[in-house]
Amino acid sequence: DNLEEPDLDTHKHLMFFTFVMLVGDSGVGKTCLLVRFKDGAFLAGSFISTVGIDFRNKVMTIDAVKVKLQIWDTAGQERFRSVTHAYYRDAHALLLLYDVTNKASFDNIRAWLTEIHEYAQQDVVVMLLGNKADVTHDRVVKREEGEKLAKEFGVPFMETSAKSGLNVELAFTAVARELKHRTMKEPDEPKFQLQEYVDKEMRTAGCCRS
Ligand SMILES: Nc1nc2c(ncn2[C@@H]2O[C@H](COP(=O)(O)OP(=O)(O)OP(=O)(O)O)[C@@H](O)[C@H]2O)c(=O)[nH]1
Repeated sequence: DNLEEPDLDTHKHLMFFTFVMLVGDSGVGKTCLLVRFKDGAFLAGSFISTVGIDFRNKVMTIDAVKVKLQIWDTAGQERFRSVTHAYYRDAHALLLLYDVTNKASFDNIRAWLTEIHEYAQQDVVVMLLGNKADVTHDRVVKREEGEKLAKEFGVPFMETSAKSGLNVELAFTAVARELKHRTMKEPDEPKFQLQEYVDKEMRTAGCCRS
């Protein structure tokens, strides 16, 4: 008897281990985004910069399949760059953040994408996130600018807020879905379209926005 054979009818015994890495300039909100996703809370108070790298686990269930995300929160500060470089190679997905109230963090996205290209696996899933979307009057980067940059590089894009929780769960779910599809795609199943998925989910959530 073949006891090693996985139960392909239900998939319920399977669990995928995936590595997701958060990258972007110091202060864009990587730690806050992760804490919001993991604990459902906003880390208020003074800003404590990440030293080197930190990680947290979360298990999500996607279409009855358990996907375990190990999420690496990297330090945005330049002096830790060599530490984070070592982790790129093993990452399955990267959430690349900028801060909509900080133009420099947006302008640096090109440099981050170059770095990703240099150090990460070729088929890594990359998603661009414009964080701190809850801030209104200090905003300096328009949503359209984020969209345009993401289109130029062919990566999906969304605005998020670790403070209000906007799209935080969706960002991680979308990435987990993409990784699950890649591993378990049925032969006749169409390719998962990450941007289409998030656009549809956002339309459903905000029923009355255009
Ligand atoms: N208004 C608002 N503030 C945020 C949001 N996310 C983070 N912040 C604030 O931004 C500051 C930096 O957040 P962190 O999550 O520590 O930033 P980081 O990207 O992890 O920074 P490094 O560890 O240095 O790379 C903190 O003061 C947070 O309170 C958000 O969505 N909205």
